[in-house]
Amino acid sequence: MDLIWNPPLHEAYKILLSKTQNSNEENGFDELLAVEECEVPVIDVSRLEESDEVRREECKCEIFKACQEWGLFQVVKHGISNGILRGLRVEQEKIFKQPFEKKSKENTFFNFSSGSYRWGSPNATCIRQLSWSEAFHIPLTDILMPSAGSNTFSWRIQEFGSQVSILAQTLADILAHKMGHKCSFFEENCLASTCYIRLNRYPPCPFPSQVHGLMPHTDTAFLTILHQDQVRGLQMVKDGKWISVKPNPDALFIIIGDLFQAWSNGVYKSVEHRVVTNPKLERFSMAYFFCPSDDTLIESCTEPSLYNKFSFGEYRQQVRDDVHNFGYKIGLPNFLTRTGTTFDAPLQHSNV
Ligand SMILES: C=C1C[C@]23C[C@@]1(O)CC[C@H]2[C@@]12CC[C@H](O)[C@@](C)(C(=O)O1)[C@H]2[C@@H]3C(=O)O
Ligand SMILES: O=C(O)CCC(=O)C(=O)O
Ligand SMILES: [Fe+2]
Repeated sequence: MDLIWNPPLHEAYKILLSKTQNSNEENGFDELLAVEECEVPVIDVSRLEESDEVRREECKCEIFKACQEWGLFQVVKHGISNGILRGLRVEQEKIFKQPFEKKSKENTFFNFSSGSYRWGSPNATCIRQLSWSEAFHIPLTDILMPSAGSNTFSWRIQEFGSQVSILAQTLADILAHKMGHKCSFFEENCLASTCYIRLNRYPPCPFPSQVHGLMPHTDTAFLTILHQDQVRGLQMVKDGKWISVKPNPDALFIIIGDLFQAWSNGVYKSVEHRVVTNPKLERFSMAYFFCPSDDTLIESCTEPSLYNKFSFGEYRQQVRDDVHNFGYKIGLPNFLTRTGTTFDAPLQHSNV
């Protein structure tokens, strides 16, 4: 029996799950859990504040290298206090543990815009496209508006948002400089009002080897700053193989997204990742997506370009259309130029 706060995932996935169990078609899915664990690069970003230029440069080089070779790494001594992270985590749990009926009712929950509360994969066509999770995907404008009210949750999320946005700007500027660009692009285009915070909850799942917590995807933004609790679940593709990312609640995980891969002309890797479920434990994570405004034009900073230019709005619309039509996001491969199509580097993996 589902608890009243859980979304009706069993009910929604009944048909797809029974098809699979009867046909035995997806038994090879055990590979979801039998994945080697690995510690992704750990970068101490407090060095960026030091007066010693050599130490600052050493840190920047590590960031540059991690974005090219991994696309996912962790930063420690990031300056965001445990109090802020723990405080938001407590509020996060409280809002998820409201009745499902209340969470899914439009426009009543903290005045979030419609569509902020999401659960499962409404457009899934096969078991691999299922996600055993629920999320609040919140435009920061919803939180910054006076109508957001002054409750502990809004207050905590504002605190988190304002601190991580400084880290996001700093990292983005370093990555731009490393590509030879001393520009104010990020400062001008990625504003507090254009970014998003996503709160994720993964309820325990009775079929952990069959169903994803969050299906394989790349993030859309320039970069994501992720905080996850101590429960394992995040996995990423490294050298063509899935590996499990060791959790570290003291760290923030940085994930390079599609916009940085396009902007850097394939130098920075928008890494494919997924979340697997746990049969007993629930898991929480929170992500800050560093995004520009919808009219911002994304073009490669070097030639010949692997990708056609696009506005962020166009890109997001394409993602929405693909998810609606196919059940999964295609992402950057939709925007490859002729040069990009013949480019022999590992580009995006398909979700299915
Ligand atoms: C069904 C999907 C929605 C999503 C793209 C995906 O194929 C799988 C993950 C989802 C996600 C998670 C991170 C970001 O919030 C997001 C915008 C993204 O790039 O991948 C969403 C996509 C979405 O909500 O449209
Ligand atoms: O929960 C996690 O660890 C990852 C979440 C994620 O990939 C996302 O929200 O885009
Ligand atoms: Fe993600």
